[in-house]
Parts: sequence; C-alpha cells; structure tokens
Amino acid sequence: MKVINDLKDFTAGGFSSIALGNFDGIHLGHQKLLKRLIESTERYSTKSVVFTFEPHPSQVLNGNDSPFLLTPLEDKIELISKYGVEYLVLMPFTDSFSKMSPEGFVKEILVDKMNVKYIVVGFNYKFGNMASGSVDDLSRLSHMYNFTVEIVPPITHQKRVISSSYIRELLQIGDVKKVAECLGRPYKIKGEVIHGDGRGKTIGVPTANLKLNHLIALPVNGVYIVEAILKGERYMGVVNIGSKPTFNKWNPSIELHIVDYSGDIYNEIIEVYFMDRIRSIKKFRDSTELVNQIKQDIIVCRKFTGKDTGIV
Ligand SMILES: Cc1cc2nc3c(=O)[nH]c(=O)nc-3n(C[C@H](O)[C@H](O)[C@H](O)COP(=O)(O)O)c2cc1C
Ligand SMILES: Nc1ncnc2c1ncn2[C@@H]1O[C@H](COP(=O)(O)OP(=O)(O)OP(=O)(O)O)[C@@H](O)[C@H]1O
Repeated sequence: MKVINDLKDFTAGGFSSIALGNFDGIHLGHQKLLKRLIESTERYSTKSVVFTFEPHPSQVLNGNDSPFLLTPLEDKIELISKYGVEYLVLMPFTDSFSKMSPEGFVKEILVDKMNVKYIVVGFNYKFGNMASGSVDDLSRLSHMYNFTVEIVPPITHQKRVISSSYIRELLQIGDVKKVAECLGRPYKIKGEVIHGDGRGKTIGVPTANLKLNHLIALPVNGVYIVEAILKGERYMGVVNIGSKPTFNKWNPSIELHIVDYSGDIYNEIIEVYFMDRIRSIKKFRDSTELVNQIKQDIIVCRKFTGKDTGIV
C-alpha cells in the first residue's frame, strides 16, 4: 500500500474508488466500507483509495479538547493495508483545508486530482466546511461529475450504531468486551517498559510499568485481564490502570503483571490486548491483603484463558 501525504504523489492513472472518513479504530463500520471499496475495484476497473485526514480533524479543530484516539497512525496504516487497499491518502488537515466547501472538495480534490469513479461512505458521513455536506449532497454531486456513490447503512452492535465516539464511551466505562465486539478484535495499547517504584518485586508480584502514547485512549481505571505480546511471544496477564491507593500513590500509571513469567524486560515494547475487566481499584489495609486480591485476580485470569481471543 502506498501512503501519500501530498496529492502530487498520487499517480494512480485511470479511475479511482475512494472510501472517505476518519477511520479511527477501524471498527466494524469502517471494515464494511473497506470491503465494499475493494469489491468495487473489479466492477469499475479502479484503484482502491482510502482518503483520510492526518492529524485527526478534531485535533486541529478542538486542540487540547480533542478526544483520545483509538489507533495510532502506524496501526491504522497496518489495519487498512490488510484489506488490500492500494493507496492511503493522509491529507494534512490544515485550517485552510477545513474551510473548503463540500462542492469544492468533491470537484477540486476527488474529481480533478483523483479521477473518482466510485465513492463509498457511511450513512452519516459529513464533509466540507463546518461538516456542512451530507450524503445527499454527495449523491447530487455524483450526477454532476459522473461517479457512483454507495452509502453503507448503519452497522450496529446490540442496537447501537458503532462509531469511534461510541467505542470511546465504552472504554470510559471499562466495557472492553463490548469494545472488542465493535472492533472485531480486542482493544490494544502499546508501550515501553519503564522503571516504577520497584515495590512489585518486594511484594511478590513484579509488574512492568508501561510508558504510553498520551494521545491514545485508555480504558477507565481498574483491573483487567489482558493478553500481552512480548518479544513475539504471547502471555496472559493482569493490568492495573490508575493509582495505588494502598500505598497512597495517586499518580496514574499502567502496570502489567505477566502471569508465569520472570525476567528483565526494562525498555522492551509490550502490546497489551484487553480481554475483560475484573474489578475497580481498592485501598487495602496492607500489602498482604492487596497481594491476596491480586492472586484472586490471577485465578480469574487463568480461568479466562483457553478461549479463542481473536487476536490477528
Ligand atoms: C493486577 C493488579 C491489581 C492491582 N490492584 C491494586 C489495588 O486494587 N489497589 C492498589 O492500591 N494497588 C493495586 N495494584 C498496584 C500495586 O499496588 C502495585 O503493583 C505495586 O505497588 C507495585 O508498584 P511499583 O511497580 O510502582 O513498584 C495492582 C496491581 C496489579 C498488577
Ligand atoms: N456503524 C457504521 N455503519 C456504517 N458506516 C459507518 C459506521 N461508522 C462509520 N461509518 C462510515 O465510515 C466512514 C468513516 O467514519 P468516521 O471515522 O469518519 O466516523 P465514525 O466511525 O462514525 O466516528 P465518529 O464517532 O468520530 O463520528 C464514514 O463514511 C462513516 O459514515
């Protein structure tokens, strides 16, 4: 897959099939669009293109108030390329770009620069300045400029329309199981192992403290069952996201205890896949009570394994 930041580098020749949107998370709704995109290329003899913005428009429009992301760019690229997409356009979402009218975007970018023949979008797609363009506008413009528009009806999970924002809401209540159902895979975060207070080893539960990308959404504070990928190997583990009230440590951290593992893993990169939430963080009377609880957490974690986790 060719990743392009500047349309000058777009040299597809012939016609294009284009999927439009932000694609944060590559959830089941996005996946449906990607499948339809690939299917269209045979019908229309086109090149497949995913057209998205980088950075995410909300980061430009809302600055520090923009939501945390579900997928870092490198994961988004990897997930999209798995569908066999030929071009991924990461259009810089500048202030001036955000002021383009819906008509201007379609004519100047999609028609003139990309020779569009087919567009696939979801039912609620909005585009152009102030998100003023709708799928009806896109249909109207398709007659004017002679391309086909396919509008994908809502993809739902338990009667809720799946969207990146809905998945962020689920993370905020810790429902990582439902998140996995909406993504078609478990939610993943990735980080480098850094030094903690070194208390874990002394209480018999060594933990890897992870340094994370601060733009990426985390599940709400609590204790989770996870699968961890370390040096290409897969392990089960338990993760604590949040503070350590038992020791009066209130700064947030994320700590992973890998079950049945010992060894020095400082500076290693670990991928963590969230399978289920076990409980909230509690203040225990002392470290013995805490360790007893963590042992229980590990039992719950062990019971969970043996299942097909869906990690690809
Ligand atoms: C599975 C798991 C559950 C945890 N649950 C709690 C908890 O409920 N309350 C708490 O104060 N600390 C909890 N912790 C955090 C421990 O206090 C922490 O791992 C220990 O203090 C070591 O911290 P350090 O790596 O910074 O030295 C938990 C840790 C793990 C791995
Ligand atoms: N559940 C869904 N069903 C059908 N189409 C969808 C669904 N979710 C997103 N799409 C479509 O996929 C494309 C990319 O979606 P986009 O990432 O922009 O929005 P989103 O996933 O709905 O997230 P947000 O919550 O940020 O609006 C758009 O064309 C959108 O309409």
